[in-house]
This record gives sequence, C-alpha cells and structure tokens, in this order.
Amino acid sequence: MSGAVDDGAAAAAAAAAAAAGAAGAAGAGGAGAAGLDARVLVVMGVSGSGKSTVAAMVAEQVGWEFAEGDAMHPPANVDKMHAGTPLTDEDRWPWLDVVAAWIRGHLDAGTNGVVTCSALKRSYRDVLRAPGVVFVHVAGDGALIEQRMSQRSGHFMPTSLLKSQLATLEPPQPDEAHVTIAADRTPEAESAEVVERLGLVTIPRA
Ligand SMILES: Nc1ncnc2c1ncn2[C@@H]1O[C@H](COP(=O)(O)OP(=O)(O)OP(=O)(O)O)[C@@H](O)[C@H]1O
Ligand SMILES: O=C(O)[C@H](O)[C@@H](O)[C@H](O)[C@H](O)CO
Repeated sequence: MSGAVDDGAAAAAAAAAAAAGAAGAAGAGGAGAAGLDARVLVVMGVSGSGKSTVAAMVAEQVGWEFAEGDAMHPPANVDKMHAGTPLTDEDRWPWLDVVAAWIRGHLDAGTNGVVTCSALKRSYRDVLRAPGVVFVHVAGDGALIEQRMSQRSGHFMPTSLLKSQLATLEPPQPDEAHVTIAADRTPEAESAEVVERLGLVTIPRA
C-alpha cells in the first residue's frame, strides 16, 4: 500500500497549508516569531495502529511538544479497557475534554504540539477541532494491527478490544483537515511522510 491513501484532495491541501503555517513560523518549536498561530497535530486511529510511535517520532523530528492522550484518560476508563470492555460515548466525552483543553492551551500559548488520541468518531473530532488542528490518521488493516497488539507487552489495552475499535472508527472525511498515513511501513517511513506531506521543518540532530 502506498503511504498516501484516500485523503480528500481538499482535506490534504488544507492540512498541509495549516501545518505549513506552523513550519514557517517555528520549525524549532516556538510559534510566535513570525506572528503565525501555533499548530497542533492530533495523531489518531484505532488502538495499536502505531499512533504513539509515529507521533513521538514526528514531535522529536520537528521539536514540538508531545503528549500521550492515553495518559489523559480518567482511571475508570483505563480500568474498563483493561477489563476488556469498550468505552462508551459517555466514557469518552470527559477524556476528550481533557485532550481538547491540552490542544487549546497549546494553541492559545502559541506552542506547537503533537498529541495522540484515537478520536475514532467524527463527533469526537468535533470536540478537538479548532483552527490550527490537523488530524493525522494512522490507518492499517485489522490483521496487521492485531499482530502488533498481540506482540505488545505492558499496555492496558487488550487485543480483544480491536474489533470494537475498528467498528467504531469513522475515518476523517474530505472536509476535515487531515492526512492519512498507511500503517504498514516502518515508523521512520511513516513519520517522514507526515513531515513531508505537512511541509514541516525538521530540527538538526544534536
Ligand atoms: N510502523 C510500525 N512497524 C512495526 N511496529 C510498529 C509500528 N508502529 C508501531 N509498532 C508497534 O506496534 C505496537 C503498537 O504501536 P503503538 O503503541 O504506537 O500504537 P498506538 O496506536 O499508540 O496504540 P494505543 O492507542 O493502544 O496506545 C507497539 O508495540 C509498537 O512498537
Ligand atoms: O477511544 C478509545 O476507545 C480509547 O481512547 C482507546 O482507543 C485507547 O485509549 C487507546 O487506543 C488504548 O490503547
């Protein structure tokens, strides 16, 4: 599968333009210098797709702040998932509010950032959406993701919940500022594609 899958042209162009604003202002992390707004990437997708891996890599490459949306769940949500029960909308709204507050805090402070959040439904993304927010959908097929989840250790999410994650997923639509990244390559290739397609500026390695 090629990396650039199924983005609406308008969405991809909007995403690139939005993120390029940030790159031009602040490839190395600050956003205020050129008077442009900060940008936040929300790396989304089902559990096990590789969101955390790709997001951390992109954040490091461009020098933006990184946050793990899984760490923002109320403990009751984590307990529920750990026990093998899918979250409901009611479980997710308070969590999405916390992620949205992180996003808004960064946009308001003029600090670019990258945050992971499954953001499976459009209505969830509506909570997170704001000018300057670009969704990066890490998308892969169930068999690949199942294999990755079953090999992962020390994570609260059981592989048994993948089915409900996939059933709940509403991929971003053409009118949503987003890019879709195919999950079937190396993390390095996937993160490089995010940087390239969004026109981000990488910082020199120390
Ligand atoms: N491109 C990749 N190629 C091979 N393995 C990968 C790749 N990306 C991630 N992995 C591995 O797959 C597993 C799932 O990745 P990761 O934890 O980043 O996914 P996630 O979407 O953040 O999951 P969750 O939402 O459940 O936390 C991990 O063990 C990770 O090391
Ligand atoms: O909406 C959800 O069901 C949750 O956010 C999950 O997707 C997890 O937090 C995560 O992906 C677990 O590993």
